Amino acid sequence: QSRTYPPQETEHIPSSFIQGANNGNHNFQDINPVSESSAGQAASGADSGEPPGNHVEGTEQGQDQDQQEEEAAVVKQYKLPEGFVYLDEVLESAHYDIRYNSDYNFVGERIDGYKASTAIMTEKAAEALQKASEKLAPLGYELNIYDGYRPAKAVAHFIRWSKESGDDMKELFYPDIDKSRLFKMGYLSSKSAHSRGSTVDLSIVHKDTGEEVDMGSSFDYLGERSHHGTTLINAQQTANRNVLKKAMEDSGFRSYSKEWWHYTLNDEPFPKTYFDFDVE
Ligand SMILES: C[C@@H](N)C(=O)N[C@H](C)C(=O)O
Ligand SMILES: [Zn+2]
Repeated sequence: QSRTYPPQETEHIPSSFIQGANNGNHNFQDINPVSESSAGQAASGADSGEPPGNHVEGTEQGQDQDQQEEEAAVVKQYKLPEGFVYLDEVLESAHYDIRYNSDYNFVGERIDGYKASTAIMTEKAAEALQKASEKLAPLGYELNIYDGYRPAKAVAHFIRWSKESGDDMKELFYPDIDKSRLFKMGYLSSKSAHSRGSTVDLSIVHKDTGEEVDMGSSFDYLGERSHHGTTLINAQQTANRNVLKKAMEDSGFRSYSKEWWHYTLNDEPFPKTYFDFDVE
């Protein structure tokens, strides 16, 4: 829990939240106490019966993840940097499948900096997501959030992993690409927009059943099938991606050509700041 970071890139952000600060250790809880009542409220909100993940139903990995998520109820006791919120405090109705807080992701282990299955974003991005959600509801869809704010230390974990040997998750997540090339090819970013707090990885699920909408490739499938405009998927799958894309673009986000699930708020509040506080 100690935070050792960084140079002040913006005036009003406590340096302990930003990547690379060197002005001493801080205990997050000590410097940012939250009243017991708000912590309690947040905790009950987080534990409000979201399905424990609809990704790989019926598979061993899916069951393991579901189990982990059930065991780790989110207790939101940390005060976030100004301008950040827990997404479920703004986004009224959504599903959460926070893969980087589990071992069901392309690395195959929990990612550094993730300590809870919750999503944090800037308030501005969260409000824009709520707008997207309102556009999708009448069409029968709800948002499914895979990742929001991503600490810089998580990105460092991805970088480390890409240089190591071992390919446990290759078949599922990057079957056609050597992992050492994922950064060069644009599937991973060494300075990720996610660390600025206004980028989200998400999909949509059918509101009535909670089932995932078929997007033609799964979240974090790193390859051509996940590109917008690919001819490797069928017309229905393209149409499904476009439902999400239109709702997101109409709500102020821009898409990313290589990953159908990745959206960044156009008018982001911290366009040059890469944060490094934990997701907890
Ligand atoms: C890894 C994937 N979920 C992602 O977010 N990729 C972009 C390019 C990033 O690393 O920022
Ligand atoms: Zn992303």
